[in-house]
Amino acid sequence: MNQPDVAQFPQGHILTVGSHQAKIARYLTSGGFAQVYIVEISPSNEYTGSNIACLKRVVVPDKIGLNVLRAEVDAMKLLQKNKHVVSYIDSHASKFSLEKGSYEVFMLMEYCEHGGLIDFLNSRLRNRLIESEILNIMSQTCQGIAAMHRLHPPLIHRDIKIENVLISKDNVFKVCDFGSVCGVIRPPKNAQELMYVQHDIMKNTTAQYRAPEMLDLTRGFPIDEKSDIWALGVFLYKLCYYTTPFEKVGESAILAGKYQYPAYPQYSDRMKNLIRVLLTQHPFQRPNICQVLEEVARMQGVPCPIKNFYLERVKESEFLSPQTLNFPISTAHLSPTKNMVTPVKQPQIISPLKPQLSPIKNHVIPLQYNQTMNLPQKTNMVQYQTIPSLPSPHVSKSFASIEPQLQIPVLKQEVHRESPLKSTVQEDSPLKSKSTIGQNQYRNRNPHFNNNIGGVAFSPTKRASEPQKNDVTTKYVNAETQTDDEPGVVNLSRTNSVNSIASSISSISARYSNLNDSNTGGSIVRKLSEQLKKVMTNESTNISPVRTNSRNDTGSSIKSTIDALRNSVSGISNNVRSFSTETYRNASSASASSVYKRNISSESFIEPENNDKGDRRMKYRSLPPSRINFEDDNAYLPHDNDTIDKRKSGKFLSVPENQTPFQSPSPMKFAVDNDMKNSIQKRVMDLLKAAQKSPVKKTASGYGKYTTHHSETYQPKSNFENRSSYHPQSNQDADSIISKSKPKVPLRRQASINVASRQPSVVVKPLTRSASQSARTTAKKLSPPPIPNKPRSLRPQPPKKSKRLSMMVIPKDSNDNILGNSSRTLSTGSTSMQDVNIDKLEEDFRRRFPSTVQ
Ligand SMILES: Nc1ncnc2c1ncn2[C@@H]1O[C@H](COP(=O)(O)OP(=O)(O)OP(=O)(O)O)[C@@H](O)[C@H]1O
Repeated sequence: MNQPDVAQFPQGHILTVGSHQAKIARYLTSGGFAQVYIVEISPSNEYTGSNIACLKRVVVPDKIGLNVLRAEVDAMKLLQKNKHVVSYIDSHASKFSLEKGSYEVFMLMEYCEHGGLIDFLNSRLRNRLIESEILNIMSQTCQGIAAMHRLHPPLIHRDIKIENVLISKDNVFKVCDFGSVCGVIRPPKNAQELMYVQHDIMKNTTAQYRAPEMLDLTRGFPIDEKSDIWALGVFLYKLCYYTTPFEKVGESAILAGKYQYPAYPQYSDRMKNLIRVLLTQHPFQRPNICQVLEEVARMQGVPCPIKNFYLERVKESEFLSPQTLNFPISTAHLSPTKNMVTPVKQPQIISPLKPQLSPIKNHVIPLQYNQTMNLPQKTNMVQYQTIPSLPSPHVSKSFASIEPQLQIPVLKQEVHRESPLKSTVQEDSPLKSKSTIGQNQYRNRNPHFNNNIGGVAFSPTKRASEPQKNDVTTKYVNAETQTDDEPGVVNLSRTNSVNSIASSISSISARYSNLNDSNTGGSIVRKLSEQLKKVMTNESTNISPVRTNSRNDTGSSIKSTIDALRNSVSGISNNVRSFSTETYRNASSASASSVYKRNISSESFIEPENNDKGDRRMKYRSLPPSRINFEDDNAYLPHDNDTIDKRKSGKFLSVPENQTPFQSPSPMKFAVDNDMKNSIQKRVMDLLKAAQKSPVKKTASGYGKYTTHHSETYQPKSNFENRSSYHPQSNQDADSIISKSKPKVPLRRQASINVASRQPSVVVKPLTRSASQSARTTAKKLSPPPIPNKPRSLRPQPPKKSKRLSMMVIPKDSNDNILGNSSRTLSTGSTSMQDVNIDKLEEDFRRRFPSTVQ
């Protein structure tokens, strides 16, 4: 045993484990960390009714180790009632008398009389499993995993392998060993997080079963349910071929998705295809556990043993909260089952605490935005929730008495590991017991959450030996229940981080505020999160690599927040990472619905059937945060019920006539409005406003004359009231002033005429080449007949070369006035509003309107 050398209990020894008396019947075996005994218990196991149980005895050197085991116990408790999980009976921990500072932990669980799956496989070396046997094992194992994934938040097993499935007396296959369980781990955001997560993965997972996103953390994918799905692919492969697909080449083969099917034994294409789909490189393209079970059931020709809980959640969410379904959706895969989310309640904003100063409670796992890691962003990013670390109300009763506070987990693997099963494997056996598979089992837990759902359906259309990299192009959708998830395209950038954090905080609280610890994974994950948070924030050494917002840090927080908002408004970003519509949408609302939207939409941005993901991402990446291309078919879906119905029926909806697709969040408006106060822009706007108040009578003769038509409707109470020098060219003057401030792309004439002619009001947005193009087109469509050019003498002077404010005016169908429209944003692609040469503009303005400028 990889522990302090502890003598075995003699037969007949009686001990108390929680509320049970356990009498040692016999010593069974030793795992990497535990002595395992068969015991008689009293009272009997309330689930199985049996008085025979398995006792696991582990000695841990310190409280850290104790906490690790506590998490394992808590995970087992949560899964206690599932038939395909080894059921937990009781536990107990006490100080270990033989070694100071160490603890002795006892775990009572259901005894699996028929031993391990690996033993079963080894008993069938010559007579390999047939397909129906494999499907049966696969189905039962998946049911055990489904019990974890269905928790809310889900638990990730992280160490699914042949060795961790046991067989009960009545031949039920059961998942065991919850020592590696964690919540969803979001992609690391800086080097320190990366190192930590990497280390944690090495400790808690088995090399041959590691998913690509575990090996290459810079891919930007979370470690979540889909990582378990990958492991199930390896598991299934091994059930078939008694070896793992990447056994020979190792990591590089995993990362390249390269493997082959042995010629013997022969399995159906459908079986191979199932393996192939599970081993899809892109985690979002992998099926979820419900889909795997559905496919296995179909292959077995039996009804699916579980309900598709992902699907149920979607239905529930749609029923409860149709208004929140404002998410982008791909036209190609419209189906009510497509995007699945967990229903959430209205979020409560959790105040993040400063790690060094605050005890660990009510705060989030570090979400660092001011210290961006220089990691290559190879893939699109998803926005992940951070981790709520709340006090756990469900500490194991026996454990609770010892040490309620979780600590940094100990690395159990520091000791050599010996497989008790090694001897059971025949020499020529291709099977290896756990110690020979290269696993690196430490004990640690990572608490992150995510709600990745959906996946793929199955079709034996592609040989699994083909490289898997392009699997994104082959996606199989089951008409009945298959979901079809896609990676989100939310990239976090520095400038967006404030919003991201806000929405993350909201999403955490939203997601977990309604959790009942007794029936969710919340308790265990919270504990795990505390551990991870402690490690990641380096609390023990008071060198926090992570900056979290804190009440104690309001000054700088507010400043940086405002800076970030400003930057967002102006489109400035030092970070090349993209910012998608989705992030923006979320950032704008910071509400439960935003969380909901994000959860759904993050699944729907990328179309699995085609390869244009990169292009689409690039498109989003090229957009500054304050401007989103709503012409994109997928970028907008209205809220109303009608919309939902249409979505269900497969129709894509464009932006409805009276709805602004998306507007800048109010904080941005606030920042801009403040900046605008007393600025020359404000005055220019006033000019325009006044001009607009004077309805222009457009006659055929009036067009293009720029002569006297304003005078007919001149309003003395306008800003121009006392202006003796006022003349009907005011609009032009205003144009010219504006155009001086945006010399590179002057305000489109058509647009300005629309303003003057009271076309539907407009919003002002930063202009880029493509945007200007589209604005031009739109303006052309909406504008009255073309206007002849102004006489040269009346045209504004060509602007001097300098980078100044550039604007475009696009029609907006609400009744907002261009001047009164509070949602208007003025920004540039390269500089903020403060950069406009106000003095120069003012001087120019004075020169033109001496009577109006004091
Ligand atoms: N409930 C059980 N019923 C029957 N046998 C069991 C049971 N639990 C464990 N065993 C046996 O004991 C062995 C070691 O158990 P387990 O894997 O839980 O210990 P461990 O030290 O945590 O191992 P690991 O190295 O996988 O972490 C298992 O491989 C299995 O053969």
